[in-house]
Amino acid sequence: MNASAKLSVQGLSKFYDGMPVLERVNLDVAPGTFCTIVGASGCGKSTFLRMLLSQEHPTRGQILLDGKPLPAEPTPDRGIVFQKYSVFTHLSVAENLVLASEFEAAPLTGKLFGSGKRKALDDIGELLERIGLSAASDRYPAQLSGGMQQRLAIAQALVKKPRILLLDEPFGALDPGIRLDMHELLLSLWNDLGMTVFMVTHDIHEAFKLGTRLLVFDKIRHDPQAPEAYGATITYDLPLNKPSFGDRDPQDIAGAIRAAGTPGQSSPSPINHP
Ligand SMILES: Nc1ncnc2c1ncn2[C@@H]1O[C@H](COP(=O)(O)OP(=O)(O)OP(=O)(O)O)[C@@H](O)[C@H]1O
Repeated sequence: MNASAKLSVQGLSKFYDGMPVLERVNLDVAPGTFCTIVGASGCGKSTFLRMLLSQEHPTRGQILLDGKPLPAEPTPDRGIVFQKYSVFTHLSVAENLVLASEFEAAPLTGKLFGSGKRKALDDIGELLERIGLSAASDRYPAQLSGGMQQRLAIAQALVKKPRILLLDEPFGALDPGIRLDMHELLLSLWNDLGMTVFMVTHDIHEAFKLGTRLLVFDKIRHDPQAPEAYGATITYDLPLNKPSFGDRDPQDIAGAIRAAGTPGQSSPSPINHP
């Protein structure tokens, strides 16, 4: 099992062109937590994930990984999966998965040969088996179904055994039946590998089903005359494995979140803001 990571977000704000997208985000996440993230379109959920990956950087505040500032660049201990299949179309399934090892071993050419290549292919055998793509290892992405392509994308994110897995609406483009299979796969990978997961979704049922902690992003302050004046923050932070939530219908809780309008006024337990 990988050692998963403790993450601490402190006073984080992100501005684009002087306009706030996220404001004063504070969060402590214990190792191995599965955080699901929901919120209105455009409220900064993907931006938040990109900052956890170090693809973007906070305008203010900081992110600590195991007590140390997050590295300034993406590192192999953080893997990401996007909604659109982010696999290389000119490479086979197996080649997509050995690519990371190739660039690590041969940064200039990105190619391994002979015994080095054979070892890299051996190394990905178990992962291919795990995601159910062993029989398709020589196929190219265009020859795979959408679900298979997304399984490949997940495997690609896992190949370097990350301690943090970032998922940006990973199942948004898949049919409902395929989504259920993907839920099972993701939960079993999370159980086995013990990663800390952050997953953005627009599907509240998915958020409740998969997460051990639900984070709702929204704006606390609204100015109808200047809708861009304020950024979003975490307005609800719900533990999902508490018995008090376990017997409640996700739809009820989702309704309560929507009905709250101004977060902090009604159940379920809003977080306290300074
Ligand atoms: N690189 C960028 N430059 C300027 N503005 C950006 C950039 N990236 C994102 N934004 C803006 O930041 C805001 C938040 O975008 P983001 O994609 O994080 O939202 P989101 O909550 O993930 O949205 P959705 O649910 O629709 O995917 C949007 O207004 C977007 O236009």
